[in-house]
Amino acid sequence: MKPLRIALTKGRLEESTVNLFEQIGIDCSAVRNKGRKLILPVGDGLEVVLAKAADVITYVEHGVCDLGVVGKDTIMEKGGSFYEILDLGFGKCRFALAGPVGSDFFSGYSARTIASKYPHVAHSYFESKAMDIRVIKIEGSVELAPLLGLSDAIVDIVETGTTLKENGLAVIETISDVSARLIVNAASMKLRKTEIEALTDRMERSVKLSSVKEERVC
Ligand SMILES: Nc1ncnc2c1ncn2[C@@H]1O[C@H](COP(=O)(O)OP(=O)(O)OP(=O)(O)O)[C@@H](O)[C@H]1O
Ligand SMILES: O=P(O)(O)OC[C@H]1O[C@H](OP(=O)(O)OP(=O)(O)O)[C@H](O)[C@@H]1O
Repeated sequence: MKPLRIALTKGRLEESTVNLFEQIGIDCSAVRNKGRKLILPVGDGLEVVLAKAADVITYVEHGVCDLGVVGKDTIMEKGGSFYEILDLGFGKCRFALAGPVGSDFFSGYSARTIASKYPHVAHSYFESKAMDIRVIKIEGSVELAPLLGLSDAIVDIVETGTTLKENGLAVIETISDVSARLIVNAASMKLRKTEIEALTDRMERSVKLSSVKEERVC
């Protein structure tokens, strides 16, 4: 039987995903000592693929990976055809509209300009408010755009709020919560149902346990 292949988002979500796998008893030493390797066999008949967030969705959609771990932000921006089956409870942050401290974004009638790494999310948010806006796509350090006078505000991820604060910006409105999600290819969900359910049940139990521990600490 070929291994179940799971695409993990490299970077911020990687450590927490590997921790979750280890909590459910999967040997991830190959990932821990990966060097520059991108496809890594781990325990329990699983194979890990390390990819950029948007590519995780592409690989799962096309069925070359059975499962994927990706942020809700990427899912909201890119969309696609797959099952989103579990909120993994880590990679927590939020989407927010933010602008210069003291600016009154919603006053006046002129069309506003928004800078964002997430143009689709920005468009949908303002569409729901029936507001006419122009969105300029920025690839990173989006906070620069209003500081440089390119936009009135930004739609971006906020975690601790430090980047906004240190650049004289503040949240105007929270758009939605974001966290890491487990996604599954539609055909794999049918063809490898038993294996996928066995794995996701273990992951779900571990996620629930972690959230109980988190509540106790709080
Ligand atoms: N403070 C944060 N900033 C950005 N993403 C965060 C943050 N906290 C959690 N995340 C989650 O981590 C995921 C991966 O973020 P990461 O910055 O590693 O990759 P990325 O957004 O593709 O950036 P890059 O293009 O720099 O690799 C995001 O898609 C999001 O779901
Ligand atoms: O609220 P905070 O804890 O400060 O985190 C939010 C910042 O982190 C992310 O940027 P990232 O570090 O991924 O760099 P990027 O802007 O180049 O994408 C995000 O785009 C914000 O800039």
